[in-house]
Amino acid sequence: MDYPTPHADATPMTIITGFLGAGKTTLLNRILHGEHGLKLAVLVNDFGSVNIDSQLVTQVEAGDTIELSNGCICCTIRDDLKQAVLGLLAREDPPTHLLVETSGVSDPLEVALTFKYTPQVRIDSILTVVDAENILTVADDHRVLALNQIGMADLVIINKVDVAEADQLDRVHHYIRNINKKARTVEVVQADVPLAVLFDGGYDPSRPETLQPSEIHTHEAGHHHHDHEHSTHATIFETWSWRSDQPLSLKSLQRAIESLPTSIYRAKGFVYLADRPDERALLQVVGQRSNLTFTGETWGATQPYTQLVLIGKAGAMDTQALQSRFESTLAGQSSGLTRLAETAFSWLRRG
Ligand SMILES: Nc1nc2c(ncn2[C@@H]2O[C@H](COP(=O)(O)OP(=O)(O)OP(=O)(O)O)[C@@H](O)[C@H]2O)c(=O)[nH]1
Repeated sequence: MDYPTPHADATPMTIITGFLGAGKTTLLNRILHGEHGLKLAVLVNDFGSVNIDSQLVTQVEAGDTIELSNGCICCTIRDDLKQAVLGLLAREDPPTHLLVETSGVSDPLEVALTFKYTPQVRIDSILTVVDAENILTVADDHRVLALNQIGMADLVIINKVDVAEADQLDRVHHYIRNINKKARTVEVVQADVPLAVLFDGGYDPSRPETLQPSEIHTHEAGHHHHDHEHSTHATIFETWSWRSDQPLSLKSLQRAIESLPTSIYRAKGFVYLADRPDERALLQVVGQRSNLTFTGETWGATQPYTQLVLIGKAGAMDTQALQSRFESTLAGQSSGLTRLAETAFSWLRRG
């Protein structure tokens, strides 16, 4: 099939992909802080109804970060992505480079193919962030997704090498090589990749023709959207979110997170803690690791709140049990808590 050739002045797009919690937002923020000399616009997709990632992305300029929520840009809200990009390019002062952070369950091939008939856009490269500590488990559980994310990469960023043993790293390299022999690889901590390595293109527009589209379903717990285009699916994810305006107790929250079932792959969000009520805390749960950090940001005029998003295996999310679990973390009236001195807490899940 013939496709329109991108215009000579087509705007380059970098697609950042990788499984849940691999370090995509960390990479995005690194790029945004770097000396890139580009007028960037950023499109951030979280497939739950609450977009935590877009709140964690450093604003480039007001209006230059667009959130795409409540679906996955590789399937259910594919058209939203295209419309958002066309809207950005139609601006009087359009961006010179587009950065797309896909959700952790997206298939990057589908995202790239969305722009096949959009000659104003040229895919510059697909960057796949791999969590060196967890990728082999992900690959066992979500084989097709891992294959598609790594198989489409121009550059595989092997992140979190600080928490991976040397033999684990060898196995990760071997795994990646078996899927994608052409991609460059780089080992990093905190997604610290030199910008020159990130922005030198590499995407081969004819490559998608040789690959099979993935068959991935995603849906929000309670709203089963089975409207994916290619429906012999391999993997199903669900999301669930919880919000409260009441302060939580750190100890109870820690207990609730430590014992989360292993079918919950990812949790993240903002936390209002009774132990330090004036500052916003950020909770990140990836694999077995959980971190809660105070970034020094006060609530200001905002009514403090906790907003958590969980992503897990479809059908294995007992939303009522989760609701009770998180309600049990509310600090209550007479918790007698003292103000915390530390600003960062880490713990391991037991599952
Ligand atoms: N130990 C360690 N942790 C890291 C590294 N890079 C990122 N993290 C942590 O991993 C967690 C997830 O990072 P994110 O950048 O939010 O990952 P993501 O891929 O955007 O996550 P999703 O959008 O949910 O798919 C955060 O707690 C990060 O601080 C690293 O190199 N080493």
